[in-house]
Amino acid sequence: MSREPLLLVDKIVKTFGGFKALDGVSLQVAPGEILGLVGPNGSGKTTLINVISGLYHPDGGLVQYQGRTITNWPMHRRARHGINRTFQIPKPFKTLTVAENVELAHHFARPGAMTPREVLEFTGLADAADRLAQSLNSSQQKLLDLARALTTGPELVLVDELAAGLGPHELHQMADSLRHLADRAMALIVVEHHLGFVNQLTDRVIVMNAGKEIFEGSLALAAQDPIVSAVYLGNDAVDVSSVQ
Ligand SMILES: Nc1ncnc2c1ncn2[C@@H]1O[C@H](COP(=O)(O)OP(=O)(O)OP(=O)(O)O)[C@@H](O)[C@H]1O
Repeated sequence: MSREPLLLVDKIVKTFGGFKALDGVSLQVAPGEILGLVGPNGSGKTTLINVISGLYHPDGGLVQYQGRTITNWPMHRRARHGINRTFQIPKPFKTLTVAENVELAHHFARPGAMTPREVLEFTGLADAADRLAQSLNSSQQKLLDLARALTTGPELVLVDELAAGLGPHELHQMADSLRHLADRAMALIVVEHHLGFVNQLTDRVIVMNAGKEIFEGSLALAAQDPIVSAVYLGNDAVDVSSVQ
């Protein structure tokens, strides 16, 4: 990587009891770069996001951000320094409106952050601003989660499975929007099962399996890789040629 990394993850190990969910994972992300993190169920993608965001502390390895070691920093300190995330299962304040949820998150905004109004427009939730969060469907709740993350003004956003439930047109729009964020120097790590969506976003993916990185490169090359194919055997998810 020619650019100075924004994030460096080195040989991360995370165990639950005797089980190694992450077994020596390393990666780097540059400012404004989109990295796709893919792999079968249980391969460790969300656990890695949890380690990078500070929800989990690893049992081994190092996390560096902007050149500083943050391995054991709590989540809120990372957020103050520009790392934010979405969750696979969002937990908005259900009895507040969409706008109120975003405004609350905006209290923690860094200088230059997008305003609540801007992120609501950006995520397509402006028309739902006055609805209670509990009335949103699951993909709208994911968009609200993204809006809340974006309004804090992050430099690195960890996006955990945003595509589920979005239609083809919405997916296309979302991919466009996320690429715009990257154009504005925001880096993204996108955990995703929807490989067509990943393919629209970036040509750099890491494929994980059983807590390890098994491939790094483009999805097109991943689809030709015998180890990746074996992992996805019987699953047409690696057929990126058919996705738009
Ligand atoms: N808090 C936890 N306690 C015990 N085991 C856990 C915990 N979190 C994750 N694991 C286990 O670690 C492994 C990796 O899980 P993880 O959720 O990171 O996988 P994933 O690749 O994100 O899967 P998916 O695509 O299904 O979300 C799984 O076997 C999971 O059961």
